[in-house]
Amino acid sequence: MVVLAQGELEQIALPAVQKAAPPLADVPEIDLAAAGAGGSAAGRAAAAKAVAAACEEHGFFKVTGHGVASGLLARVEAAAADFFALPQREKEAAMAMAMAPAAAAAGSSPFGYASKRIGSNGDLGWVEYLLLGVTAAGAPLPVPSSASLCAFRELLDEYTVAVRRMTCEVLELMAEALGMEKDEFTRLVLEEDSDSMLRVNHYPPAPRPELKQQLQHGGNGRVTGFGEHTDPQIISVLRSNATSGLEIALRDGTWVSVPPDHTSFFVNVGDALQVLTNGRFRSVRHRVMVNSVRSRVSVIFFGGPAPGKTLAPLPRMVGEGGSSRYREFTWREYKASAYRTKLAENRLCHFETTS
Ligand SMILES: O=C(O)CCC(=O)C(=O)O
Ligand SMILES: [Fe+2]
Repeated sequence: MVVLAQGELEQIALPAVQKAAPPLADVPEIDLAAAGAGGSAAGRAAAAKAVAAACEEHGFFKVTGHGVASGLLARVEAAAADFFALPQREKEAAMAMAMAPAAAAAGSSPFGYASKRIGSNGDLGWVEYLLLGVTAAGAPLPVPSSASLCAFRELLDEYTVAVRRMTCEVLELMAEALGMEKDEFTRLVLEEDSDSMLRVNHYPPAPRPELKQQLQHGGNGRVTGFGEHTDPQIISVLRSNATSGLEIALRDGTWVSVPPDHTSFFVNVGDALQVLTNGRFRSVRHRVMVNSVRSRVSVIFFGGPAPGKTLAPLPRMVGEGGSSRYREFTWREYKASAYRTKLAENRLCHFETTS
């Protein structure tokens, strides 16, 4: 259960001026089946073009025809709900499931179970979550202690392998659309020490007495589950249950809500991909607002490069005589910088070239 202490509600309530976001009417949709081996060359070219257009306009799109079994999605959703229904103490014990022992002892790992606190810079949300590191083979690390957690981890392993495969298909389409080698992006995510992760989020229904209290104090009854941010990695691939909540910011800063679709995946372009494409693909600003009636469960695979990987706009994206919008940096450097800032900050501005 997420329980708020005094004063915390003010921090996660949206200012009254922020009205409910209208739904995004035309979420770009990519049918991976039509783009895959079974489809035609024309179908693939059209899908690649549509992916590039969506990445340029929104940095966001929906994937259908993804090939991940619906039974697996349903099992993960049910197991996540079971996990979050456990007593608080047992969920906290799941730390052992997610953290390397040395990091756990030092209290320095971002991995594990957390409630309300997102990162270590004071960001709060009406959410509890499990954040797991993922190996190149696809498995969340390391081995948990109890039998039921072990089964949950094994299921998440299976899910990660399937979603990672699909993520690579999407990354190949992106590379093709930009006229690059097919594996330009996938090789970053598939490297032995790729810094990929899996996050399982649970947003319980917004607490009615608190909402009422907030409305009495001039609020608009809207509570933040996960505050606005861009994802730092290359790509994020999200699947949620049928509860709404996800919102994205359009180019002009307007917030729109994304109608939920539990049969599909949603893809976010991350900061690292914005850099690699020299800003052509847009890292999408997004957030989750809490539904007051139904709980939302989402699972997100984040595909990231290896810590020592040097990132900079790819030469093809800069072009002859063109200028690079970002300086060169390592993924380790970027993460260290991003983790020092609040969620909502523009983390990429520290890496922009000044010219
Ligand atoms: O839970 C969601 O639907 C999205 C959460 C999110 O943006 C994140 O975990 O980075
Ligand atoms: Fe995110």
